[in-house]
Amino acid sequence: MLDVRHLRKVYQGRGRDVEAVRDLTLAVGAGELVCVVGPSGAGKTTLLRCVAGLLEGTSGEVRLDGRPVVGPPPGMAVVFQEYGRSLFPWLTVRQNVELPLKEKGLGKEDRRRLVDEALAAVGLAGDADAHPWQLSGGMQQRVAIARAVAYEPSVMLMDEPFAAVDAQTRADLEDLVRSLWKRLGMTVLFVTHDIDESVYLAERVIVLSNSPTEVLEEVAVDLPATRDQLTTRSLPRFAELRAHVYKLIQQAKNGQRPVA
Ligand SMILES: Nc1ncnc2c1ncn2[C@@H]1O[C@H](COP(=O)(O)OP(=O)(O)OP(=O)(O)O)[C@@H](O)[C@H]1O
Repeated sequence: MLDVRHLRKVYQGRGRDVEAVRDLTLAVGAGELVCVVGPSGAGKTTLLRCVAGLLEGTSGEVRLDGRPVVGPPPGMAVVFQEYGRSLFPWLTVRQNVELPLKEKGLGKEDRRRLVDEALAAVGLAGDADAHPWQLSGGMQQRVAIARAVAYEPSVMLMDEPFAAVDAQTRADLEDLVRSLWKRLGMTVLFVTHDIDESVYLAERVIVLSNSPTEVLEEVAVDLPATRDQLTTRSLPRFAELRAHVYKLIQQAKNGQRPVA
């Protein structure tokens, strides 16, 4: 579904070039939920922006469904951390969620149905007529997720989407993402700096080296498909996987590179 091959990204600044991503190759299968973790500044956001077609790689390629990504591809939705800035304050919740559907050219009936379904799925059915600034941070982030889901994307990219919400809301939103992923069969690429979150959410965790970035290791998460915050996080296997990813991140921070 999603293929990143030998992606390299060098930011060119005045008198200073930053090689953010050196040689990144990874693949995400259709309907897979994959988390990307790595040390701060490892190039996670850069990777996601290249995949989203918002940033051009210096070399290498990104393919979606076999086609090179050269701009924001149709069928892809992105949820960023800065939800406050991604919602239009002068539009209601319903209008915010509906906007991409209008751009998609959907008729009024379909738009209403999709918006209602998405808002119900994120538990905001009663808040359709509120404005984003009347909602809490966690609720605003759910609006951003509803907007992405209503679009019925085949691929959803999420860049540290829960970094700014409290722990309880974060747990609820993690469960929401897994249930929507299962129900809609989307392919999800989820960037996080939270090791526990990556193990709890993913079927596979991709650990990046520090910058200039390469894939340090891919960890298969062999936890039961049905997960819940209490049971799953208390499993001995969860603790093992968490410890393993933690160790990898420590190695990455210490400059360890993948074995050639
Ligand atoms: N527009 C830019 N111009 C120059 N350098 C940049 C730019 N954006 C990012 N970088 C550099 O590229 C590297 C990777 O940044 P990026 O934001 O992709 O990392 P990240 O893994 O998402 O970081 P974090 O976990 O802290 O959010 C960093 O060294 C950063 O300073």
